[in-house]
Amino acid sequence: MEKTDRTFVDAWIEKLLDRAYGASQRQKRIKVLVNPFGGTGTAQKLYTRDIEPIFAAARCEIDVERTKHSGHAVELTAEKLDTDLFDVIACCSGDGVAHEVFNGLAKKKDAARALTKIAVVQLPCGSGNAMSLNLNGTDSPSLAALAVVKGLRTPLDLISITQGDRRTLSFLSQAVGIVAESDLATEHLRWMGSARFTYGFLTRLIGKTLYPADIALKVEIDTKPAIRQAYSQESSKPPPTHDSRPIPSHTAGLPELKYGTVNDPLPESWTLVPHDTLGNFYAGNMSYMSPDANFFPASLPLDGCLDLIRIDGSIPRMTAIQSLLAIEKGTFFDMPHVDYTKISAYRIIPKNQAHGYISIDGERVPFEPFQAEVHRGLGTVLSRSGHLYEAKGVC
Ligand SMILES: Nc1ncnc2c1ncn2[C@@H]1O[C@H](COP(=O)(O)OP(=O)(O)OP(=O)(O)O)[C@@H](O)[C@H]1O
Repeated sequence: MEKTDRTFVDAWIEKLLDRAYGASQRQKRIKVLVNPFGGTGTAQKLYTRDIEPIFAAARCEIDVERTKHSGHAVELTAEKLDTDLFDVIACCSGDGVAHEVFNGLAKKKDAARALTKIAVVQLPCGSGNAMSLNLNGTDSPSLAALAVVKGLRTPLDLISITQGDRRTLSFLSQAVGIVAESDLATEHLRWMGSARFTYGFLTRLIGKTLYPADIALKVEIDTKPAIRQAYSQESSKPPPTHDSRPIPSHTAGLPELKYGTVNDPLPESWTLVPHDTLGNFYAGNMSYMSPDANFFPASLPLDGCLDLIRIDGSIPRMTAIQSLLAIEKGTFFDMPHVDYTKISAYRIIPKNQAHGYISIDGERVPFEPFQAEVHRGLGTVLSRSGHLYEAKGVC
């Protein structure tokens, strides 16, 4: 080939790649964690058949490891992972392994640096794939792989949860009451597939189950019109062209807790309010919790807030059932009995119940009081838009 032809071809290829990738990093270095027991146990097959060829075609550098037991992804990322060698950790799993990876990175001495440098992504191979639905816009493994190849670095708020003497990070949701119970107490009905959650939810709605608790909130936006406005403002911005956060130093660990832990006296400006007839307490950091459930349509990756839904458990059964249907129809946010606020911290103390269910990112934790505090942009993910979730918002 003549030199001038070569120059022409190179320029054409560069232009094509530029159009394909835009601001996204090319040839990402990806540590892949496969949970062979995620979902129906097909993660390895899905990875080999649907994901790996796409990474290979995009000339990504790939290093694959299987998780061997529960908690293994925490160990792998906390102890062994060199954060200078990778750009992305991709979890071929459900949301559980992603939760472990955030918590593994959080255990590192340079946690703040690790959580900023490394983008955590999900390749949907589990039974709960909310992270991929929100950031890749799909629960198809191959489409998610393509979204990761072309994904933009996106800062993500993470939440410290203190319970007992433990501090963990949550990236997705916290539920006390009906949502937690409908998911965690129906494990024996796994044969029903995704209908088990609906079944669990309906039986408790019909039984008018109550989950009394005392709750203190640090409210940031407390009316639906103001929440709608905040969402509109962010969604009308042009997508960011790059991640402008500085990389924290090698000595920067997790941020201090502004409001202390659940064992400290309640911050002075907070008030514990009894919720004696509470039906649902659900705090979300992403929009979709499952393919048909856009529970938190106003949530944003980087607003320093959790979206909190509270619903009184003593409302008429018909209204409660209508709210379940409204989630799918996208009319849930505007229902008058759905209390929707944006908060940056809270404490919840369940009461008058010997046993119960609390879910953090879909995993069961002890039925004890806990406190939560949002850290703005502490974590990093990849997304298609760079600043929004893939959900119909509340504009
Ligand atoms: N090799 C393994 N053996 C047993 N458990 C594992 C293994 N690897 C990972 N795990 C655990 O499996 C749990 C669930 O994983 P994941 O979220 O990937 O799948 P899932 O199918 O969506 O989950 P769930 O079973 O909660 O619905 C994680 O908490 C993780 O600790």
